[in-house]
Amino acid sequence: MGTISSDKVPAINFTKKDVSPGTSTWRVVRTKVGQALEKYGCFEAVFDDKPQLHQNMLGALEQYFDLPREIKTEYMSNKAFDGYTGVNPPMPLFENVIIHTNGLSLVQLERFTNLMWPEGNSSFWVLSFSCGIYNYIVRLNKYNAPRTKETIMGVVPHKDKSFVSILGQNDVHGLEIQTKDGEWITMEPSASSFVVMIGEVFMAWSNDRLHCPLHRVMMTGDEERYSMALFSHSKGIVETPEEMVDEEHPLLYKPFSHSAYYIFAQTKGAQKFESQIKAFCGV
Ligand SMILES: O=C(O)CCC(=O)C(=O)O
Ligand SMILES: [Fe+2]
Repeated sequence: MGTISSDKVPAINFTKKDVSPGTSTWRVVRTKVGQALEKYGCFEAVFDDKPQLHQNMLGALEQYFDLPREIKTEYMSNKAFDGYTGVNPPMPLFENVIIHTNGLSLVQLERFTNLMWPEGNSSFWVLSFSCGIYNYIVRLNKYNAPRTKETIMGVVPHKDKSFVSILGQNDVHGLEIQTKDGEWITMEPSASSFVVMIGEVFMAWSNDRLHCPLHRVMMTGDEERYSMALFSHSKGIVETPEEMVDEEHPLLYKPFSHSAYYIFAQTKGAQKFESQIKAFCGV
């Protein structure tokens, strides 16, 4: 299963009010973010002033997963990575729903909320708005407690197909990221933090200057884990800027469409490649 490292992913504080662009605090934070993304491909964004946001988010997650199965299955899809997936054999603890919001409308999210709660659910709706859902795919995850002494794989190792992923979770840890040396670091974010992680598309945009970490969820103990992921997806063509290319860093990726890559990555043929993004648009 790989060695566990005692290394820690940086925790960067965004609580200060003056993190607006151009200020000295912003420059310090920007440097820390850049270094963390180059080395680990992720960091813990600390917001000491956002406990209520977290509380609302977790409340909405629990409300959703507590719905009867027959209600949750109303939002199923025949496409991969879309809708409610129920529990599947390779990941017996894991249950999740994926909601795609397309471009300028919140129609899908509204459809989802109305289907799950025909009488309305303002806390779910407000939560989604406060996350700025416009160009995002939202995934709500529940991991049942293994209730055994062993550690059980909650989610298999994978790299996100997003530009950036933002993850919020309850206080049951389990997310692990792989370092460039192949060791696993357990993320232990505080109750009001979010984990910000690079997806393969941002890595390609940066000409591999930013690391895209392989990550997984490992579950132990008697408590359920809830998490919510917000994946940003670029609507247009992704093209590495000239500034990222020089003699030491020759161009690695051709311009590509993020949505076409997302579709490619779900095909059976794509699964056989070690790096799907390189197979899709590598130079
Ligand atoms: O539950 C987590 O923290 C990880 C979820 C995840 O990796 C994903 O939804 O892509
Ligand atoms: Fe992920």
